[in-house]
Amino acid sequence: MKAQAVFAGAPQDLPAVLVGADFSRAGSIAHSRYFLVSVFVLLLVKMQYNDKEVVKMRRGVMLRGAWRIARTYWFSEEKWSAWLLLSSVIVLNLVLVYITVQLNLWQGSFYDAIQNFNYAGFLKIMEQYALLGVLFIVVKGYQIYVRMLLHLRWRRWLTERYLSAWLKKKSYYRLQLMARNATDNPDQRISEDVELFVMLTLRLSVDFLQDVVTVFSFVIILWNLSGVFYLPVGGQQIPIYGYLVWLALAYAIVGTYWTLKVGRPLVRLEYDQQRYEADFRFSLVRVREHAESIALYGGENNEKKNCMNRFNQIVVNFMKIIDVRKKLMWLTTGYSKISVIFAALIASPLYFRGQIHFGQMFQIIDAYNHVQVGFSFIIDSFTQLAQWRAVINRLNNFLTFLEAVQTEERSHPEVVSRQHHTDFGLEGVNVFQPNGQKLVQDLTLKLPVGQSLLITGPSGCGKSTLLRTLAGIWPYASGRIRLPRKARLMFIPQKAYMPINTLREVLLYPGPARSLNDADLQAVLTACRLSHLTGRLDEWMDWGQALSLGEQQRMAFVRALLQKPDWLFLDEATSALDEITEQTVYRLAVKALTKTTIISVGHRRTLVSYHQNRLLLGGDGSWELRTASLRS
Ligand SMILES: Nc1ncnc2c1ncn2[C@@H]1O[C@H](COP(=O)(O)OP(=O)(O)OP(=O)(O)O)[C@@H](O)[C@H]1O
Repeated sequence: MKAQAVFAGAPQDLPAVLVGADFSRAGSIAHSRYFLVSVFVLLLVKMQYNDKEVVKMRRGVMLRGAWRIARTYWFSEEKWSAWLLLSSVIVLNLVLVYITVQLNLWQGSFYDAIQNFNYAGFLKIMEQYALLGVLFIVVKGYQIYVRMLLHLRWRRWLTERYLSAWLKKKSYYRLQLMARNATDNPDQRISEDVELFVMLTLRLSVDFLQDVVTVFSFVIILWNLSGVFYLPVGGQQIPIYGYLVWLALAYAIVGTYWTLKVGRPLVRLEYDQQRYEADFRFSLVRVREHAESIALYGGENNEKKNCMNRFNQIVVNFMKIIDVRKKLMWLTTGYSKISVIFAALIASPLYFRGQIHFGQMFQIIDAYNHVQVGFSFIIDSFTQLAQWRAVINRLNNFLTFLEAVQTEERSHPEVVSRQHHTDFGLEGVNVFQPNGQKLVQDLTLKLPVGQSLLITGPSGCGKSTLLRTLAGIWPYASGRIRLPRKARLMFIPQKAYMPINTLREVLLYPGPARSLNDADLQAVLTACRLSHLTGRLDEWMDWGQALSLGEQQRMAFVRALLQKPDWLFLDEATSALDEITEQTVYRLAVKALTKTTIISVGHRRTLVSYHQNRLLLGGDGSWELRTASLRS
């Protein structure tokens, strides 16, 4: 009973299993262990290299990219908790593998007790099972908990990092201008891609490690149970060590080869599916965003056609996925069903020769099953590698572009600078379109505090773009703009942003400059002809949808009157108002904001009377500064 002897000396705990405590049977078996490791590693590497779909990005580049995204967290202020959680997950994973191995050993004793009618032994091993079962459940619960905690904390940290980088220095706006094609859907990157990166990184490192350790542990159990198989060849008995392992590996390699061959198209198809789903979602969001215009144009049919075109891409691609999955299902189901028979078949010579017990026979089938399952997890990792690579690519591109726009700003420090002057001055300012076409050439002017300015000119001549340049968000400009250092600036566009919030918060956006009571807010609302809103301060809604454009423009004036900036820039901020209301709000602004210098952009002649200076832009770069007649 050679195999029994082997089993009697078989390792009782995981480390022993892993170091192969019972390999002393054959002098050269220590080498076989290394050989086994090498075969396994070679197999993995080869599978990885063979899959051209998976490995398009060079491995070094991919790993460096992953490290660039990951390292910030692992060396951040949260590093201690992160490493502690990671070590806990790894330890708990190893404990789970250890319990699974013990359960395999338990199976042997269980079937032996049944076969030998050993009731006392049977009851004893039932106790062992209860103990192992409880231990497994408790450890599994904690393992899932700690792993998910690590996942969540890492994701939260990364999301905050990407969100801060995106919102820093107006990058969200400039990114749109400068890298529109390269970084589409930043929302997808910050929500989906960050989540995918964390999930896949943990899957491909921590879980992968667990799968590999599981496969190794059970390969070693199989080796221990194999004993020596003597193959009769030409009247001679050739000894084969660990023959169960070789057969299990051969079976796994054949299965792996076919799974990869049949499943390979899934890599590209799943990747495309994700993209098509995002496109479809985006087209629906656009309908929601532009609901009013589409309704007024009656563009429902066009929108339906557009949305359905995108959805059809999903359908066509999904049909291909179904087809591949069907074939894969046949293959994997057949493969796993046959594996039980196969395991029993290859173990049977040992059993019928009396080399192993009944219980050991089941142990072999169980170990064999674990090797197959472990292998299939490892195979899964290869398809996930492609997804991981795509996510790393997208997140790194996003980071690179964010860094580029932020550095770009630093490379033109002379465009907008805050100085100790009280005046506002422009020296040799040039403003361009993104295609390089000049809108304003060599603009030089000085505006003392309190001297209002109106910028006018034909449509498309660059008035709003000049204002964007003054606000420091337009990157296509050169020259020198001096702004008073401590002055508070406020820019109001034609359609002011109305966050979805209570009316009070909307009025105080982007933050309360001073503490204001309801009476103050109501007084300013009434002065701006919005008395019908005074009782709705705590109402929460999408005010951008609920209010007319004219009402929104008056709301923007309320904001300015409440916040009392030193410099107020108005870009066609009264374009939707009738002349009487325009007069009311401008007069109010001039009267209430005595320390505020107003710079407006507009077409209306009526605006001239509220400004002391007028800048006329020609659209071809030319400009002219005039003094306007002021009306009180
Ligand atoms: N983000 C952008 N990308 C490409 N071109 C732009 C962009 N923003 C502005 N432009 C172009 O720059 C030019 C000036 O635009 P701008 O909005 O400053 O004109 P404007 O004088 O304010 O026009 P209007 O009086 O019609 O509001 C236009 O030809 C416009 O197409």
